[in-house]
Amino acid sequence: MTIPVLDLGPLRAGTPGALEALGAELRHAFTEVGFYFVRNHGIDQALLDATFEAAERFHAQPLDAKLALRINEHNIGYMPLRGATTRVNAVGEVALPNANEAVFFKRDLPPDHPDVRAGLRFRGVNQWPANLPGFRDQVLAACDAFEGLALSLLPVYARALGLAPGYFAPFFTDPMYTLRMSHYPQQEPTAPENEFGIAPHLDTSFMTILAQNRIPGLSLRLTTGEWVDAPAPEGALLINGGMMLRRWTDNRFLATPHRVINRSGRERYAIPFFFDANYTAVMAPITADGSPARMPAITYPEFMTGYQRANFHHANEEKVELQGA
Ligand SMILES: O=C(O)CCC(=O)C(=O)O
Ligand SMILES: [Fe+2]
Repeated sequence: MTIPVLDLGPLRAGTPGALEALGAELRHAFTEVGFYFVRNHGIDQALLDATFEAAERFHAQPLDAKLALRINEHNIGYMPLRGATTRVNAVGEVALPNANEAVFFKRDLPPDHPDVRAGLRFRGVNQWPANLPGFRDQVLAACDAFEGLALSLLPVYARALGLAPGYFAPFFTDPMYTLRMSHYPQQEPTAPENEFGIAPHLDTSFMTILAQNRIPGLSLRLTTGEWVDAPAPEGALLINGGMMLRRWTDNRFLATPHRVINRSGRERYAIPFFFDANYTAVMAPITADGSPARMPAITYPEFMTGYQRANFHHANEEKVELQGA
């Protein structure tokens, strides 16, 4: 198995035919693998390096400073090491609490934003560390860069589904996103088999863009059931789709289970960016032939709050933890 590599250079240069070619490649990626790399994506390596450095600085703080930012109902803030268990994970095994700590940021809304004032869930203000100069600016710069890349890919997603290039644009005028900075300490060689850096799961997102550092550990489960390690090629970003993409495409595009095990003997950091449509966007599954969908239309907050309940109650549904949000 090779994870497809999409070269965005021609698209960015406006080369005729580039969008069509990439659309076909993306369609293949999402019907066969569920993950793809992008290269020539336009995000500066220096910006990624500085963002990793910021993630290391964040996690190097004393625990008290991090716990002051404890994750809240908006899924913003700090989640301690082993603070989340994937109760019943995507492959039906019961795992130990995840061996990572993470901090989550969303679009940096001002306190007087109408959605913040209205107390809308997932529309809270960010929780920033008090004593890390430059940290906030670095996170905001990374969010802007990832958001720009994600938006630039929407026409490719549309063409991959046989839709007009501008199809998705109205759904993404003020998109939801979450930047996660994860720290995976070394797992002991003696740690039990069912301890993971992050247990097998599906992302909830429409699109996840993953900047990895050079420490391996991520693997994905192919449709054959086989787990394969994801390489971390220099300069490439890894992109996958989550449950929102799968649902919106009427199950035509894959949401592929993945997991992290860090037995590298080194500290591992990862910075996934979870990207979704506008808070109010109504996403009706897009069927192949335009026929009515089997699943109802849904919004981001309905999906994020509803599926956990559904998973809790219905034993036969796919069970996954809230990831990234
Ligand atoms: O650390 C990684 O490489 C992937 C992390 C991940 O799958 C997630 O945070 O959802
Ligand atoms: Fe994930």
